[in-house]
Amino acid sequence: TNLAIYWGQGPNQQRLSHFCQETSLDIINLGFINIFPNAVGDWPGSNFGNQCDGNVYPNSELLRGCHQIWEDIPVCKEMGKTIMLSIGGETAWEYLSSELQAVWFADFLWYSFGPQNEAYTDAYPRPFLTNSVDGFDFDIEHDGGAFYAVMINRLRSHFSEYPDQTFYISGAPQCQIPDTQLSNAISNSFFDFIWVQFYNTAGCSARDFVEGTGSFNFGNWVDVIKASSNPKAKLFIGLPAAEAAANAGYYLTPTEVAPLVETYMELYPKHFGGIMLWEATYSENNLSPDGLTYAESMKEILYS
Ligand SMILES: CNC(=O)NC(=N)Nc1ccccc1
Repeated sequence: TNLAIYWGQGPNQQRLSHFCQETSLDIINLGFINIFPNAVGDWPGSNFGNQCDGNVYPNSELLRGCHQIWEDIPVCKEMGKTIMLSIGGETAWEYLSSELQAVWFADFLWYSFGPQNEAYTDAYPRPFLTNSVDGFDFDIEHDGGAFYAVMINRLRSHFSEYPDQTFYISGAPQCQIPDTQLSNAISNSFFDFIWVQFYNTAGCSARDFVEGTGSFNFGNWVDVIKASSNPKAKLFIGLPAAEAAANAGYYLTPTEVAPLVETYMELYPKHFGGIMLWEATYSENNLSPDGLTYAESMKEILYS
């Protein structure tokens, strides 16, 4: 099973390669492409917190000086990490208002952040230079809906142009079913990983499991996946990596997480994909009594 973690929005965060040294991390979601194109031909915007040098491409909010990221992606790949580019995020200015816009956005992301293709280098920027991400994550927290399936299917058609390489699509729905933002996409396009945010939403959270309310709904999410375009998608338990990483009351200590993970890993061995954490810097600063980061504590639980 895998441990996925978000990086890019942490307070005073360290650069990506710092986290790629941590052997407990398998998948790293770079957050975020947080501004969506207003129309076909318009460029999206990005934000990676304290990283990059503040410069953007002309007439856009797309960062162009992310030297730490373009220097560090090769280090992370060398360490065997899967690097996903995350679209959306909590503060994103996001909406897709047409199929054409969804196709344009997918093409822009592919030619700008996917495998370098000489035929497109003058039409599209390369914010991470020649580095290619391993896939795209959808952290759509509002204004979701029909066109995400179009966008993801377009990305998948680009993936198929590189049959000898593997690219992934993932999503981070809230735990309430159906998730307003992503349920349409999950039904109508192929996801490899779904990491449900089992926090910040009462009535279905990991906290509900600990309290014994019976409303923690991992099992129902397995049913959603079985009815989706990819019935074999891997389902991850999304958790806050520290008290301050989520709204009050949703953080679980490693001692509280262990029985939850053991229960659902055994109940759903085919669908249980692992744990997702929000987010890397909070995990880093949240050490257990024996000095493990929260992510390391989670990895120990996954392999216990
Ligand atoms: C996968 N995306 C998130 O986990 N976003 C997230 N945690 N946003 C947030 C919401 C409320 C308080 C802090 C962070």
